[in-house]
Amino acid sequence: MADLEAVLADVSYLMAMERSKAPAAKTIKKVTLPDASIHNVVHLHFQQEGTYLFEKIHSQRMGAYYLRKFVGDKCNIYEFLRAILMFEGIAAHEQRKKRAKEIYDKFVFADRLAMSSTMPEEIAQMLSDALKEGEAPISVFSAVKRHLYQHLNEKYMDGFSKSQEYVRFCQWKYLELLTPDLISLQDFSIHRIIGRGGFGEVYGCRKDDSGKMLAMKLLDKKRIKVKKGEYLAVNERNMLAKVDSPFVVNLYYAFQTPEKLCFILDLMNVSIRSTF
Ligand SMILES: Nc1ncnc2c1ncn2[C@@H]1O[C@H](COP(=O)(O)OP(=O)(O)OP(=O)(O)O)[C@@H](O)[C@H]1O
Repeated sequence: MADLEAVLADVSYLMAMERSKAPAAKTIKKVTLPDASIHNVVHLHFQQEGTYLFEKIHSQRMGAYYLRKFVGDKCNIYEFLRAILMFEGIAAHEQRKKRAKEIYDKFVFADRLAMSSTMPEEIAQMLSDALKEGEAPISVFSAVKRHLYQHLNEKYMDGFSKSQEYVRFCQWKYLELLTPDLISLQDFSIHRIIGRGGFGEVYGCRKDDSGKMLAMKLLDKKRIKVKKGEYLAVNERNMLAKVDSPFVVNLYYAFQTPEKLCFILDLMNVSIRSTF
């Protein structure tokens, strides 16, 4: 009986894979953005919440995207901040030590030598002392980061509030505020299990509106709690959201149910997975 169920699951999975290739299945649901004037309402909302700050907007994926577009690639302070944010995602201690030193040399040391640093000397000195001790905890750049955020706030947030990038960000934000559960399990047909990990299972699934086959990784909240894996789970989500590489699966959605954390990822086939 169990064999029969496994065969049926395989057949339905293969049929779904086939259907997803058919052009008819690719009827993508269109999202209609609200009128651009809505940005006044969203801006008021941020002001009332006290969240119209570089740090708060940048911590949202869309916010980071539009702020980056607005600031451009030539701002050294922003480049410094981004290097720190990437550094904070490095789990291996030795690798963090090496990267912290590189960041210090590139963004702090040269400016200090040339006496052209805008960073208060006590913050730069604290950082230099911490790195000399050979320690590079994730928090080693905390004070620097606060200083950079303040600087970026003063330099850009006024201009950003009047930009096209901000208008577009507010249109997306409005949609998000209006429909907090923009995506849920109901949007997918779940097929067979394709793998098991430490905190849960990975399924092949099909997004109903587009017909695209994807992988659904479901992490069990109870198992995460028992194994004290909260940090790992959040880190995995944040890292996957940041990484943009042909060698790492894309994270399309991350949401939760009362029992599960759910990641929707590129579906890798076995031959590709075993190549790396
Ligand atoms: N995107 C994917 N496409 C296809 N199969 C996948 C995908 N992600 C994971 N799998 C399969 O599921 C198995 C478990 O994956 P998972 O990422 O959960 O492993 P893990 O990192 O060991 O687990 P955990 O993150 O829960 O500790 C993998 O070995 C692989 O066979």
